[in-house]
Amino acid sequence: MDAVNKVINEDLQKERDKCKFNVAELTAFLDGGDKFTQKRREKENRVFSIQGLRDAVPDEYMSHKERYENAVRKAVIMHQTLGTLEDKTLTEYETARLALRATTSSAIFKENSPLMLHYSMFANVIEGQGDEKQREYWLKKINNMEIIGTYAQTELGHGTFIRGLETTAEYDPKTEEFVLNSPKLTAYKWWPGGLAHTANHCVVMAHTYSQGKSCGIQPFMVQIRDLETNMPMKGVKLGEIGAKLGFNTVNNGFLGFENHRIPRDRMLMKNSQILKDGTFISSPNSKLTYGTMVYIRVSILGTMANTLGRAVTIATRYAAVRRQSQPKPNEPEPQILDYVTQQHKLFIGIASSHAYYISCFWLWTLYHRVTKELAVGNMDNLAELHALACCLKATTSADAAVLVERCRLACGGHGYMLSSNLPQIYANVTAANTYEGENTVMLLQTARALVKAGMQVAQGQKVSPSMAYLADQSKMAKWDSSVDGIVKGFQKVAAGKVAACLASLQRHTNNGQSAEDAWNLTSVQLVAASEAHARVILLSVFKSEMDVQTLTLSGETRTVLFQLVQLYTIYWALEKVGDLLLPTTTTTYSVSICDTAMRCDGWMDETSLFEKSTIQTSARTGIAGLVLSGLVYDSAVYPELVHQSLTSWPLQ
Ligand SMILES: CCCCCCCCCC/C=C\CCCCCCCCCC(=O)SCCNC(=O)CCNC(=O)[C@H](O)C(C)(C)COP(=O)(O)OP(=O)(O)OC[C@H]1O[C@@H](n2cnc3c(N)ncnc32)[C@H](O)[C@@H]1OP(=O)(O)O
Ligand SMILES: Cc1cc2nc3c(=O)[nH]c(=O)nc-3n(C[C@H](O)[C@H](O)[C@H](O)COP(=O)(O)OP(=O)(O)OC[C@H]3O[C@@H](n4cnc5c(N)ncnc54)[C@H](O)[C@@H]3O)c2cc1C
Repeated sequence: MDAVNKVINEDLQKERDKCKFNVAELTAFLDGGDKFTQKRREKENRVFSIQGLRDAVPDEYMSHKERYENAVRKAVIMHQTLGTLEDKTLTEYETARLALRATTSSAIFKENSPLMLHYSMFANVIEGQGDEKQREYWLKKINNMEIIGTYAQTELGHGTFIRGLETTAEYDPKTEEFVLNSPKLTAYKWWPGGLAHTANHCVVMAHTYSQGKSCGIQPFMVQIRDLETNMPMKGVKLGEIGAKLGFNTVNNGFLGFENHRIPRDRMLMKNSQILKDGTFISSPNSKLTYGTMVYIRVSILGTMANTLGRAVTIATRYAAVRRQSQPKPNEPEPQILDYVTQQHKLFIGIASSHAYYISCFWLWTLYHRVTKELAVGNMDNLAELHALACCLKATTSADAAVLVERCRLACGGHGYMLSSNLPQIYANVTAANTYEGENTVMLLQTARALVKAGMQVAQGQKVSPSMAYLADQSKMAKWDSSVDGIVKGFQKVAAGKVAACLASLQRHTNNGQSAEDAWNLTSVQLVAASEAHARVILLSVFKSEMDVQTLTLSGETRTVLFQLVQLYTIYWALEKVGDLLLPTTTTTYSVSICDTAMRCDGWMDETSLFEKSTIQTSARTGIAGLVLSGLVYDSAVYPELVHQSLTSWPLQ
């Protein structure tokens, strides 16, 4: 095996030799500095050198039980190994960035670790929701693996709608205990990772009652299994939910309660409290209980960057070594990478992966700033953080799923083989469209904030920084094909869509619909407005962060990074060319398209992207469309990227 690994395919080597920039420099840039690349490699080398972490038989040939047991075995080794490599000198940001960039877990578990929820949500919910005493007590046990936990929120009856959760926690002041119950089957917790056989504790989100009154949804630390026998505790019912598209080693389970009693101090009391006598002290903001979800939504951007990066690395390498067809007689079959259609499939994956990393680091910084503000009672920026995390989680996970599937298809029949790992990677990314807030629902959350901002703008009020562009009433005199120009175009598109939503909501309420029905009738547009806003953020953050962060890099590395920015921007301009050209279409078009429910009234007159003269010209000649599609082919971005990108990926 080792001998085989040492022989590098000639075509692959040839591509690598053409690289025009310093791969180590780009790698360090993504890791956050040389020091961190070194630390990451140390971690990866250590883990990958452990024989016990290699599967003797490929996962797919094992039974469900064998797969799970194999995953538990590896999770234990991983924990022991990584524990010894922990660096206490790193800041929280550095530790998180290192955790994100290291590829160890994804390399060892094709379908993820049964401890995934322990490390992610369980630890974070104690950090974010526990009071000082609770954090001190539980975090030590969590970090030492004295207890293994998960996060139990979703129920069979309700996933999205948290306020609809049916698990109850009723406070009994006589014994100073909470009594947990699952009144019906739909109240059973359903999905938590590791719950089926692995976890012995979990944080349960339950509808809480004290003194006969509802105290809303609160988090509780609950021991669900005996630490010696691993059998369920009295009044606790547990099991596995069954086979899934992916995540089969995550051990997702169900959980029900029958008069299960826990001490009062098991309610996580950082934000809300129930005193001994049953007095309820409400959180300053009920949404603070949802903080862990915001944290994970931010992390998902980074997870998508990593996961898509792996898929596009596999597919680009394959495209370098695969030869197919004979366009020119008497010449060898070309590498499929030389087909422009193949480049079109793959390079946007490389650009997107970088865009997601950069956006994740940016959002992470905002998350930390807001967390610090919350700690001193300042809630001013919570709504903006939530709106950004929702639409960016949804848009990056949706795009990543499309792009990973494209990578799989780009490998022809071999991409259909499980040995390519592309089907498993797809199963992992598509899951992120659903977990941690189903994507449509997340986009509608951001739409709430956009509609509010749109109304504030109409009243001349100030809005949050990420939505400030909604207030810019200026028109673009002509199409500007620079990255900044395209970003501006996207801002106009998003502003137009928000304005159209407002007009539609208004029209429906004027017609006598309730606010809720007007919202539902407008929801297709609301989702589109929210996605457009996410595009504005992704495009503008990728560009502006690169402007600042690459200043110290060499010219060659900057060049290739800016080619990625350019490619990402142009790709999305072409994908959304209809939106960008919408104001250039004639009134007849708008009427025929819009006569059904809404779709763009208010948009043509109020938020035209171009000045009227430009609109007429382009509508008559279609020049705007041509200019847009010309960008890609004229810019020579593609040929440049072909060979450079092959060696740019730091995992090689
Ligand atoms: C340096 C970079 C480092 C990056 C980190 C690296 C770390 C690496 C480690 C890797 C770690 C993790 C990898 C990923 C692992 C993932 C594994 C996870 C597996 C999956 C787990 C789960 O799925 S758990 C269950 C998740 N469930 C959900 O998400 C449910 C979704 N539903 C909801 O959130 C809510 O029900 C709702 C938002 C949809 C609606 O809530 P509600 O009905 O109560 O609210 P309203 O609609 O009425 O709105 C009321 C107002 O509140 C606002 N709101 C809502 N939510 C929030 C929030 N979270 N924060 C702030 N504000 C919120 C809402 O907008 C309304 O506002 P107004 O309009 O102003 O009234
Ligand atoms: C792999 C995986 C791992 C998971 N791990 C965990 C875990 O560890 N812990 C945990 O607690 N949960 C976990 N979950 C559950 C996950 O969080 C939920 O599946 C998710 O929140 C969606 O809820 P749901 O399944 O009830 O879907 P639903 O909310 O029923 O969604 C179904 C459809 O209805 C639509 N819909 C729902 N509400 C609205 C609305 N208001 N407006 C418009 N459309 C709407 C959605 O867009 C979607 O198309 C996991 C899920 C998966 C897939």
